[in-house]
This record gives sequence, C-alpha cells and structure tokens, in this order.
Amino acid sequence: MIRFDQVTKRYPGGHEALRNLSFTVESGEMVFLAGHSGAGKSTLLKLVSGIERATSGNVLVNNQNLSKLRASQLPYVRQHIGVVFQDHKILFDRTVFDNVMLPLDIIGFDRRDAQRRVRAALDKVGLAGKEKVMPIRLSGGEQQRLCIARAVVHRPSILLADEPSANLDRAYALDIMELFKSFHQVGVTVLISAHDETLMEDYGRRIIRLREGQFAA
Ligand SMILES: Nc1ncnc2c1ncn2[C@@H]1O[C@H](COP(=O)(O)OP(=O)(O)OP(=O)(O)O)[C@@H](O)[C@H]1O
Repeated sequence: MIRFDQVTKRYPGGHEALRNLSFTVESGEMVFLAGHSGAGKSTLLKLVSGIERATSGNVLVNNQNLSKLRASQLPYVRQHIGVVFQDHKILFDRTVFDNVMLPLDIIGFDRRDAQRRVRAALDKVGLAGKEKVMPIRLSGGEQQRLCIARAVVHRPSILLADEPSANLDRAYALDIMELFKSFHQVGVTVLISAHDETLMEDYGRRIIRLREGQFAA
C-alpha cells in the first residue's frame, strides 16, 4: 500500500516539485504515472522509495510513515521495494549475474539461495544464458530487463519503475509493460511512470496524471 497525504516536496533552492498531493495505491494494484518532463514523476517515486523525503505531509508505504521514520529504519522499508531507475544504475564493470546479485549481497542473503534467486530473476526477464556477459554487450532493451531483474530479485511487494520504456521502440516497450503486468498478476503493487500515455491505454489501469507537481485533469 502506498498513501500520500497532502504531500509537498520542495527541493533546496525552493523549487516545488510536488504540491499538496493526496492519493492511495492499494496493495496489489497496478497504476501508471503520467506527465511531461518535469511534472514531478521521478520525485514522487523517490519519495515512495525513501530516496527523497517529503517537505510536508505524510508518505505511507506498507503502513509505515516514511516522513516520521529515522534514517536508520529506512533500509527495512526498502527491502520491500524494488526500483527500476530512470538512469539504470548498471555497474558496467560487473557481469549481468553480479549486477542482479547486488541487492541480495546488501541484504546479506545466504549465498546459495541468492544464486538461485538471481538465476530465477534472470530467467523471468528472458536473460537466462547471459549471466556471464558484461552489460555493455547487452542491447538497450536487454539492459532494461537486467534492471528489472535486479529490482525484483529480493521479491519486493512494491515495484516502482521510472520511465522503463524510454528509449525503446514501441514493440519492445510493450514487452517491458507485459513483464510488469506479470509481476502485478502475482500480487506485486506496481507503479510505473511514462510520458507516453499510449503505452498505458491498453491496460485499463488507473492513470495518475501530473502537471507541475499537481494532479492534471
Ligand atoms: N534534486 C533536485 N534539485 C532541485 N530541483 C529538482 C531536483 N530534482 C528534480 N528537480 C526539479 O523538480 C521538478 C520535477 O522533476 P522530476 O524529475 O520529478 O520530474 P519528472 O516528471 O520525473 O521529469 P523527467 O521525466 O524529465 O524526469 C523539475 O522542475 C526538476 O527540475
């Protein structure tokens, strides 16, 4: 469950990226986040994942109020969240396998169990057999799949994706959307941002539209 209660985010320098937003995404829901560049989509996702903090208002994730948590408590909330970052954050000096292993290393997972999970995640996104490949040798679409495998390898209950279909051709973008749908179908709460609304329309899901940090019509 994700709940925003009158959330405002003002960055240092005074820019208000989100203004007094309230909404709820129920557990197991798949919701799209639309809006032009600069509308506040990334900021909203960063507040959910605890990368940024709200200036005012409350952000609740799985009934934990992130606005009131101490920084030391955040990692426990983050263990239930998977993030596909807009800038990928792939480590190009590590293999595909090691990139996906990273979140489990951070949690301190049992090694053998972790290896099993990494293989399962790579299989799920269609990258089985590419474990030893260096990411630079993957296509753009495959790199995006690598990011998705890394985001789901710890089996989060919430999956956030910031413009996961940007820079992909339409057929590939739709494939990626299908992949997110498959996580939603097994009960994961999914929140995906995109500026191309035509990618969202076929799914019949709720679309939260932002313009200048507020809900757009
Ligand atoms: N760290 C920051 N410091 C100051 N201003 C920021 C920061 N991050 C974002 N902003 C500003 O906040 C506004 C919202 O940005 P945000 O990245 O959330 O929008 P977006 O809808 O995700 O756009 P894009 O798709 O281009 O990333 C923009 O005006 C942006 O310049």
